[in-house]
Amino acid sequence: MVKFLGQEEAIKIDQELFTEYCFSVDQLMELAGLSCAVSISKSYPPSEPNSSPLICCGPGNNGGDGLVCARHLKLFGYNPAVYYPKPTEKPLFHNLTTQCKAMDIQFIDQLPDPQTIDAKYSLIIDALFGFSFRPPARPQFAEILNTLQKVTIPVCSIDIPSGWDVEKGCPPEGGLQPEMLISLTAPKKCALHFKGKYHYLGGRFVPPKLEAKYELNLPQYPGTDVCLKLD
Ligand SMILES: NC(=O)C1=CN([C@@H]2O[C@H](COP(=O)(O)OP(=O)(O)OC[C@H]3O[C@@H](n4cnc5c(N)ncnc54)[C@H](O)[C@@H]3O)[C@@H](O)[C@H]2O)[C@H](O)CC1
Ligand SMILES: [K+]
Repeated sequence: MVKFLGQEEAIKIDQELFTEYCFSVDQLMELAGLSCAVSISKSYPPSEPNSSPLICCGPGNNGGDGLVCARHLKLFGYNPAVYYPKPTEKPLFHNLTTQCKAMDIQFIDQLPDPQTIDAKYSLIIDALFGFSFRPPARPQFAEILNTLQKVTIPVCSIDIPSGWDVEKGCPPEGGLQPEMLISLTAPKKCALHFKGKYHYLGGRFVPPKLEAKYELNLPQYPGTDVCLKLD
């Protein structure tokens, strides 16, 4: 069975990709975001009427995956919008934002109320927090998570359902219950508590020696696919 990673181990593997293997964040984020867009297109095809996902992006690299995903979804024929309440100053994030805006992806300044979200959008893509998150969410994001918990359209979480403890899962007081989860590199322990319909693995960039060192036991991706549906 594929290994479910603890928080420290996920961070360590990430660091090793950058230090030992000399990947840049841009490279891995592009592959991660592309695999998310492809996974989403398999579960929620763009031909479905009103294919307007709202991508909610957080302040770290999980948010960056969301911006990359938004750009690819636009190329796949969706009409995505982005909510990015705490944009990061770094050039990478500035560039990703510019690319999205240059492709006429709408950025919204305010998160609408749950009823309006349900009426305007077909899917929430949760790119708020990934494996570096430590609960509880600080007030600005606690409010955003609270709104997203009340929507009835499906939620697709990138890497971690935001607000969840990376290892223990949904907080006891309640949290997002995504219909879809896309685990990147390898699933984290919280994914054992995922009860939604679609669990995908993406981020097909792990060098075999690194996979062996951490005994990730990754399933075989079919052919040249960038993502894989887990059982
Ligand atoms: N190796 C890979 O698999 C890759 C994964 N990628 C994606 O990167 C995220 C992890 O990114 P990181 O920047 O380390 O952290 P997060 O996005 O999870 O969030 C950090 C961000 O959040 C703030 N924060 C933390 N806790 C809280 C809190 N309780 N309340 C509010 N804010 C909080 C913190 O201050 C930071 O600003 C991984 O999951 C993947 O999605 C890469 O794209 C490629 C390589
Ligand atoms: K997330």
